[in-house]
Amino acid sequence: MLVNFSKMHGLGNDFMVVDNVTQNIFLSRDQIKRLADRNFGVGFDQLLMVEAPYSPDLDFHYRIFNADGSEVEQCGNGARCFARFVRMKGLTNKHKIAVSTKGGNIVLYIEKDGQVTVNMGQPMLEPKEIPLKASKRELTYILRQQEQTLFVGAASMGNPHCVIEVDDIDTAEVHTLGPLVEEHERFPKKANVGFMQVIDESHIKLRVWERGAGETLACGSGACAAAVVGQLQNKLGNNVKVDLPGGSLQIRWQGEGHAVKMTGPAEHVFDGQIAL
Ligand SMILES: N[C@H](CCC[C@H](N)C(=O)O)C(=O)O
Repeated sequence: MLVNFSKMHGLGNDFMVVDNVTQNIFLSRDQIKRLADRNFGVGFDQLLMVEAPYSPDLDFHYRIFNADGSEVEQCGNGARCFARFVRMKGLTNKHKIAVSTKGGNIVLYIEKDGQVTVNMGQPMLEPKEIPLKASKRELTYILRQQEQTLFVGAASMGNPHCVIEVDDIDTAEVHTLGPLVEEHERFPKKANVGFMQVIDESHIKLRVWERGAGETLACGSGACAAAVVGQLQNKLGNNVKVDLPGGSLQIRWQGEGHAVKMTGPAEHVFDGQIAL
């Protein structure tokens, strides 16, 4: 089976993007893991599959697979690359693109400057929606982690996020605490773990240990979740610059009942073909 793909990234969070509208590709979990391998495969954080829409009011369906082969509900950086990809490949000539994902519907806007704005939908904050084992919704949840007690925020952007505020992200325990919280029993579907340093009410620094991929250079849904948690905790306003190791995103949220908007770049690196 020959697979035509594009290699793309959003602030260094990198993707193999496959047009499954004009191709008919099925990849097993093991094949995805092998393709994700940076030595033996293409190498990526996530595989993005572009599919035909499930209903006439949508333009496409968008499937996301982590490097470990798990299929997930949402990918923010991937959504921006998705928009650039479908235009680049001539699958649409629209500038406003409606897309369904496993985690809900999103709308992609290609801006005049080439950046992409994504309406990520409303954050989900009830424990059962995240999902998070808790008796009721809290601004801060207490997680027992071996000998540590963690005070964390939690939200879903379709995919689950745990947000931990730190004084300095450069010294944050991303690679020790990240995998432990990712697998914490309070998160039945695991979690993406964001380490957030608040600079001021319109500026944070963020590192994310991603579910199924490890630390990435950027996490779009993680930036959205951090901005939401920080605003709910009265530490952030409704328009936040999020500095990630790979670059910056602008996140806007008018509060509960409103969708989260994310704006940032999407880059095409190369096209390829691989025989499986
Ligand atoms: N690791 C995430 C999926 C990719 C999210 C991230 N790359 C983004 O830009 O939102 C999860 O398991 O929910």
